[in-house]
Amino acid sequence: MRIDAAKVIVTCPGRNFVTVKIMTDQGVHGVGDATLNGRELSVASYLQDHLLPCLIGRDPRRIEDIWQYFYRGAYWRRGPVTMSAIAAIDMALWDIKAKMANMPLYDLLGGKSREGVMVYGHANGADIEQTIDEVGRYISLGYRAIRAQSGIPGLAAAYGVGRGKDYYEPADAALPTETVWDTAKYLNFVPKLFDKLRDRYGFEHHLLHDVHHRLRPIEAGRLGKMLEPYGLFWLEDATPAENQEAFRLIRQHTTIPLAVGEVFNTVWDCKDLIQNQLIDYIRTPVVRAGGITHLRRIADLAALYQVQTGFHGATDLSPVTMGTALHFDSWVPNFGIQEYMRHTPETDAVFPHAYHFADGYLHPGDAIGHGVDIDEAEAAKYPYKPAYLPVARLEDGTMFNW
Ligand SMILES: O=C(O)C(=O)C[C@H](O)[C@H](O)CO
Ligand SMILES: [Mg+2]
Repeated sequence: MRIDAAKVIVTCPGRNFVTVKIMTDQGVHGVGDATLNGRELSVASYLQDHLLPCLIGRDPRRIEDIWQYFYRGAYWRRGPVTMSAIAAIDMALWDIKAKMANMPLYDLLGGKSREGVMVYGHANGADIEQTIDEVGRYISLGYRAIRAQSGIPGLAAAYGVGRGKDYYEPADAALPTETVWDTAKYLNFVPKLFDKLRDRYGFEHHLLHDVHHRLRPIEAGRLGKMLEPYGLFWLEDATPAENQEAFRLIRQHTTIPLAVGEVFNTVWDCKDLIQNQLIDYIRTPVVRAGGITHLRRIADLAALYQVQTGFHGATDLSPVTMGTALHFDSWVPNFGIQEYMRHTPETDAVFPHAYHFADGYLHPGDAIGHGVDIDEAEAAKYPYKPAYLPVARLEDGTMFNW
């Protein structure tokens, strides 16, 4: 069996997606996601110019060898561009292998460990009242877990608060939008939000919150302590994680569960966090961490330390990543939760998929492979459009973390 063609498809049905399609001499094809929000064309080029020419003629069944060939063979290791590109090829190869085995991917991975994948949705509003209403709307839609983000008094824009209700998309401008951040305003405000949410809805539903890398470790410790009475499922990206030791300081001050890792690329980014039990959930998604082949290693390491998975699933993770993640989530023993932001109908039409939402859970469906394809004619209707994530500055103009 050999790979006889492979291509990169860039499409923008409302937002940009980079997809790899690998064709084999047996007529079976596989699809992988390589989208890196705001830096899409760099991964498209890495694939098109450097990886795909080396892929043609190889045996698609040798997934491990192909992974090692691209990881070790580049000499230059890790990083979001490299690992997203490798991930796309890896996802497509697992898709092919599962199709050849005539199995849904979860069966090939070891079979289902659960009946459904609990997901959390995003409720957000311009102020506390709107956010409370939105959480209520998600509850009425059947969600068991909801992330709550709100506009902050005194700040013009806050992370996680979009314009539309269902399709939040931060990469919204051809050049980065500038936003302003103030930590004191945020810290004074967030506990009030969760106090009111618990007051209104009680403790039956899981509530989550994303700090989006905005606090220093001691500030994160303080926020965690202030939020403890509200029993959050997790506090996400409480501080930037380049220095894994930073989480030790947070842990010393609070028992709030900590989630991190949506920007990680390999097991090396979370090795110390996991081995020192400084986190509770690892969020690195299949597209960032070199595909299933490498994500399995991260999940297995995490399992040894009772760290659970909670993969990133914002709209910049394409339906191909979502479908693949759901098969992984269905199998992985140390599953925690899966983030789920719905894609637009245009995106769903470009990526026909077998997964569906019911009663607070996503289900991968029983299609063979990972169950997601790309409709190339639909994709061709939507050419690439430059779009960047915003940047953040402090009130005095200093560059900060968005
Ligand atoms: O979904 C989340 O938790 C995010 O933090 C979303 C990110 O801002 C987004 O995916 C960046 O592209
Ligand atoms: Mg996040």
